[in-house]
Amino acid sequence: MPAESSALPAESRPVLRAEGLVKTHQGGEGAPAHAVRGVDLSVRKGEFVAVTGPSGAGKSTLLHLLGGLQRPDSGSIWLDGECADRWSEARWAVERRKRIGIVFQFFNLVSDLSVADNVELPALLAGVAPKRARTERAELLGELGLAGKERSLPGELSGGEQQRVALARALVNRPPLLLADEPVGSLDSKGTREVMRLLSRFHQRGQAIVLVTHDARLASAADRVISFFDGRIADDAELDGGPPPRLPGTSGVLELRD
Ligand SMILES: Nc1ncnc2c1ncn2[C@@H]1O[C@H](COP(=O)(O)OP(=O)(O)OP(=O)(O)O)[C@@H](O)[C@H]1O
Repeated sequence: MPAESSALPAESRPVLRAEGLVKTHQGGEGAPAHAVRGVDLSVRKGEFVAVTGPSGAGKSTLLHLLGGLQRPDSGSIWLDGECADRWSEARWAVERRKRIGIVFQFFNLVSDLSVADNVELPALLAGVAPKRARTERAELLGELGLAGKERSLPGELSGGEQQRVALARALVNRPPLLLADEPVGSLDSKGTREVMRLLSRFHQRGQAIVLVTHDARLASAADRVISFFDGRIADDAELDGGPPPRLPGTSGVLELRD
């Protein structure tokens, strides 16, 4: 069993720690893809980390490993000091509901469930009483500007609205960590700004976020930017809270900070 970090006091324990993560995809006919080639990473409570890099660099694979959606070939993951190496799929599913919210590029909402049911589902699966799940859902949808859309089906909403529902679903159990894989990749610029503002707002309230994006401009909303290249961390830089970078070819900036 790898060394425990739970010996640290709870307040200084990272919300997520990974050590020596390696993952090779055995593609059908092609050569194996060495997607993640040895990654050490620690995310502090409340920290907003962006992971950027070119297509195929291994960003999504890394996020899937961190959320237990794929298993590493080697390496270890700790959530709040607890080693996940020996967790079964079922245990990962239970722990994800409590500890990790996940949003993807294409929302992954259940198309024949209403907005309200989509958001309440993870709370009910986590054993939250129906009344409390309804209250949490109502609060989050109100906060995300979706009050009045409870009875709608996902297909009746805009892309930005669907992504906000996906965010509400990811956050309904108030997990300490949100993993977001290109959450604005399919949105127009208005939807992108909406979702990024919400991420910034949740971050300001203490939510740790790991945001995968190939867009360096979006990464400027984070505290820290990891550049991922060829399955490895090529650079890991704290941002100092300065202004976000200018959009190339314009005089303006993309204003993601509230
Ligand atoms: N399920 C899979 N089976 C086989 N190969 C895979 C699988 N998933 C990813 N790969 C390969 O692993 C490598 C890393 O892919 P990954 O999706 O993690 O990169 P990425 O940085 O997220 O790319 P993008 O920005 O295009 O989404 C690529 O070579 C990809 O083709």
